[in-house]
Amino acid sequence: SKKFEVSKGVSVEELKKHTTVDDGVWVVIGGNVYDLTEFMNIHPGGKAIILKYAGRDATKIFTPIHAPDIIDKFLPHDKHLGPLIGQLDMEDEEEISPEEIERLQRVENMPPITQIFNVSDFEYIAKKTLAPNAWAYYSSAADDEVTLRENHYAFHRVFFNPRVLVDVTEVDTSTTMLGSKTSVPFYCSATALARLGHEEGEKGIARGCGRQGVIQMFSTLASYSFDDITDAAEPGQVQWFQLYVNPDRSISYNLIEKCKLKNIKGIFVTVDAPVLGNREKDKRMKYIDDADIMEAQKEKVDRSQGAAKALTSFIDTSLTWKDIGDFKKQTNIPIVIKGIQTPEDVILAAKHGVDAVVISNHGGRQLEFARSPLEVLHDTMPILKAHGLHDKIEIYIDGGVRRGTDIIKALCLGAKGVGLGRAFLYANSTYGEDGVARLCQILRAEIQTGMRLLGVQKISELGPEFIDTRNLAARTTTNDELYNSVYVPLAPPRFRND
Ligand SMILES: Cc1cc2c(cc1C)[n+](S(=O)(=O)[O-])c1c(=O)[nH]c(=O)nc-1n2C[C@H](O)[C@H](O)[C@H](O)COP(=O)(O)O
Repeated sequence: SKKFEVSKGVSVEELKKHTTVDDGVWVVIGGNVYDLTEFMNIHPGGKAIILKYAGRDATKIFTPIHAPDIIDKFLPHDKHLGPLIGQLDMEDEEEISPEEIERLQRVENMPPITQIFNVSDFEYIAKKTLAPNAWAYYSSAADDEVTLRENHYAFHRVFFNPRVLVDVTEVDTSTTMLGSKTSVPFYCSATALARLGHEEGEKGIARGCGRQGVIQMFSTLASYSFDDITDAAEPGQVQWFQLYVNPDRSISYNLIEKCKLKNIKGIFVTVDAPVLGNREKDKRMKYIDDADIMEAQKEKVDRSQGAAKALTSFIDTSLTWKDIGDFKKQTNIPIVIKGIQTPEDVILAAKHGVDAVVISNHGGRQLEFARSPLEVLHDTMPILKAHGLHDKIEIYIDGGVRRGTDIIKALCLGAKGVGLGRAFLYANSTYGEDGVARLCQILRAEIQTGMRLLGVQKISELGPEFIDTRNLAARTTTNDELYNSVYVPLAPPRFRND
């Protein structure tokens, strides 16, 4: 086969000739020149950002967002044009805007971590210090974000029936999840692009979770490679892998083989995102400069298809229950379906011999007006019992969890464990692995206090008798000022002279 010879390199003046679709779009990343003319049509981040850096060095914007091996994995080798010969002059460096200077000053003056008492504190600081594109990507959810808020408010419609005169000197928050012992009944759920918020990304989350004995699930779309993230874990630390099934099944089967090699203790197949949800805060951020740049390139900004179409280059929209059986044949690692949203599909999962499900709506980022996982869990358990399947399958939920008492409520309703997504991103983005460790400490302490005041010594004692769910489906809810104070409503379109 033709051996691809890396060229001697590309001169600066040759590079400068390739800044449009017609002449070819060449970009410098990490000192090497790449021809992205074709790739930019399927780039999940849209075309404009690539065009913006045509003929320039994109290393600074590229590095926080992409796993180091992503170019080798996804860009055909004939588009690797070799090293840049010579220096690009400084004028190419983006001047820093006044907003960016203000943001960096806030980063400088962040409160000490000892001032962080709850998840909303992390969220508040993240909102003030994250780069706008990172905040938009992490905080956004689908359409009007009703499901995002509902996920959280559902917990506020469930109250406790505490028992007293129980000896609660000792409380034990440990449990097992997918057969792995864990010191707490919660885990870090898979989220993409953690490096957008902190240079150490998913590696920092792995280290922070490791320090606290908390299980980390990491995403197919993580910003570091599979090996980087598993190597960042301590020996014996439990990690789970979240699989987006690729239209090219061999890619997914190879990832399952990697899970075996790296002693992964759970494979979570995400099924609620066959296409991308409509995340307008994120889109508005991505497309702010799209319009300007694409106009300059006289190209229509294809808002509707760009990211969704590109994302399906990673995700198979044709996935069905039959495929789940195929994955189960390939490995003994527990297979979990993440993104189940009705009791009927929980029953189907149990009948397909799946080890566990996560009742989840992707943190409200996918189908708007999907019900809160807490409500679906409440409806599911009696049906599962009626089918005699409740001890055949473990049920997890995630979405909107901000307190240890939220976790206790889910356990009372029969959940085996509870996942958090944004909380870990905000903790990692603000204080790195120390933030992640602090988050785990805070939630653990809140669970211990909750159990003591509920009159419970062990996780296994929690049951529906400890909670009042009469108001759960009412969907009128208490107002959570702390949550509201951090919540950022959808921004209207910006006038050019705003
Ligand atoms: C916040 C967030 C969530 C993502 C996430 C990225 C972000 C920024 N991403 S996403 O790029 O596809 O949207 C993933 C992902 O890679 N895979 C996945 O299974 N879930 C993904 N989720 C969903 C996550 O695993 C939980 O289901 C969700 O975050 C739980 O809600 P809370 O954020 O309220 O805890």
